[in-house]
Amino acid sequence: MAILIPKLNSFPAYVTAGERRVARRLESDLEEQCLCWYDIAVGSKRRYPDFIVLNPERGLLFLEVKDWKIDNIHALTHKEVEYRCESGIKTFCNPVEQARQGAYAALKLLEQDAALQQQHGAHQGKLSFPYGYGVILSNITRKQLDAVLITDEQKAILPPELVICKDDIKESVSAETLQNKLWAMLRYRLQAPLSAEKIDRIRWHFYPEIRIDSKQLSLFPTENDQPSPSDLPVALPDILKIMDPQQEILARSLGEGHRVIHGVAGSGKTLILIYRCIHLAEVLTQPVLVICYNISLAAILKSRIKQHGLEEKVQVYNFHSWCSYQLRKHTLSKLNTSENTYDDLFRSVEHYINEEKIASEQYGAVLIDEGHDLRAEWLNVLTKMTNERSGSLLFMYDDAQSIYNKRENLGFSLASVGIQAQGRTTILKLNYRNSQQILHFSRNFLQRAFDSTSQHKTEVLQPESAGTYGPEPEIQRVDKLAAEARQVLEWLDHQRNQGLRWKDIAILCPLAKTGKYFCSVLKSHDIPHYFYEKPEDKKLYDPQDDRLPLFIIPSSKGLEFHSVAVVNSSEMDYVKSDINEAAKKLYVAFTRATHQLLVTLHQDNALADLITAK
Ligand SMILES: Nc1ncnc2c1ncn2[C@@H]1O[C@H](COP(=O)(O)OP(=O)(O)OP(=O)(O)O)[C@@H](O)[C@H]1O
Repeated sequence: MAILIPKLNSFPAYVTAGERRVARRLESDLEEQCLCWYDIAVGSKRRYPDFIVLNPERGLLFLEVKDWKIDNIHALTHKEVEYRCESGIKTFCNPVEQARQGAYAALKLLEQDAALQQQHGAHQGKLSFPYGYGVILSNITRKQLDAVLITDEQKAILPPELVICKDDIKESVSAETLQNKLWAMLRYRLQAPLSAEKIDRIRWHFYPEIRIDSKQLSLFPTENDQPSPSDLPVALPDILKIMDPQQEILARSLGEGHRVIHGVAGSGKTLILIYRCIHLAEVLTQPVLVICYNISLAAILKSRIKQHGLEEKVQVYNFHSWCSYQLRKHTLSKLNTSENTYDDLFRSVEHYINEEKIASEQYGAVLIDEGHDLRAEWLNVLTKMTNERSGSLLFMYDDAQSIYNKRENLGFSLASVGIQAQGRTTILKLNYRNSQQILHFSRNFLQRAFDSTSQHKTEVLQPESAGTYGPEPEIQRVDKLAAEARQVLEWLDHQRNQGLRWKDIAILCPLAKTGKYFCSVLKSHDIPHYFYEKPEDKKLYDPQDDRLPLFIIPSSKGLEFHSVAVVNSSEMDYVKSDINEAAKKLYVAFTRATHQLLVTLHQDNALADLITAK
């Protein structure tokens, strides 16, 4: 079975019956490793071949599908087809010519990449794999076609070797026969299968929107992320980062209605969310709401949305700022319903929605990042905010990172908060953010903590590593906080000697008082830094600000840095001695580091033993 992108059940309504039939056959009858894209724009010129099939064993095939009936073909030439439609006779491009032009435009993108060229021989500099193009006439039999294309000259208008007819895609035709017909359209036989790197390069060239670290999508852009005048930057890097096929299928197949993504830390949930925003902003007339709990994550998402020029159509808020915005927008005052001002805010919004003073269905789509941080009653309000008939809702979560709410897993059913998730949940298990060593350490630590508390047999989704190799996390158990600070200063020195900028490093601490202590240490060593302690500060967090950032652990959710020091990590005060809760917070902190992790601790307790256990 081939991988069809997007999934058949999310094909738009306008797709013809013939195209659907072809899609079903390609999906079920092509070899397992084949990737098969339907109607997706290629390159910046945005041409839309009906199907592009990439078979690593064979090569690249471009297909046009026509649902035409033989009796309606009025005239046929090498260039054009005159076809009788309901509105009269219309002129179309000859589909073989259309397929040829689509193929060559796409291949031009690939031909400029040295890594996809033949390195020696008579065809040096040409593409190193075969390609071809063809047409599927899903409503015309071979016999019908032969009856109108009689002479050799006529046959050359729709060459039989480039045309597959209705009878070739009948259910009774075997998969092997269909495959043979398709692969015969390729120019020659591939000697060795295409490598995974080459496949990724082809995808990277064709579909700029699924690139990572490119202007289009990178969550955390690098300095090299400058806009490129064409699809092809001047010098291509050796390793091109791109969504994996599962992420791509998911991103392209989300469609309308409610969707849920249950993904481990670093599995690309936020990446998919941004992709989705770009698409929704293009197609929706109502605004899109992106919401999360964490203020600093909201600040980053906001700046990414701005980079894509979508701020007019996409609103980004942390939950309580959104509540304030709703009161402001509807010129309503906060009700004094409790002691807690944050709770007041929510209760007020909830009250006014029930009173219909705040409108529901304000958004064409609501996208919830880090959904595990939101309470059921908040979600109940958010699900009412999307257009009930045509609106879409995307809920992303990872139960292992649920740290604001004392609960195992989500603690409520999605249906109970109005999210229709049945049959619409996708699981992402591959972690891309962390080195294998950091992920292994973090995952084992969390599991040890869960195993140590007999009443909590928490089952969480276990991440698998797609990350690179890196150094083992460094654990420093010392006798006092001042000794931790010395370790951190030494480690910072080492990071800087590797050429890292301050903004690539972060210090994460359990409590504000630890953060303040580290600020004084950094100050006395003239290290530029900023402690994102208060909500106003977090709202202003800018990953491009080249000062060493300090965060209290929960505020670091959704962020990532090359190197992270988690300090005073066995501090138990802030978790009221609940090992499970402490472990989840530390898991979030550890998984913020992409390459290097330092963990320091001085307090002796059960948590310290769990951190240092082998
Ligand atoms: N297919 C991929 N190839 C390479 N890098 C990837 C891929 N998918 C995601 N990444 C990178 O992994 C990192 C984590 O992605 P992202 O922040 O979207 O994950 P997440 O699921 O939202 O994580 P968390 O829940 O921990 O915040 C980012 O740097 C992203 O660019």
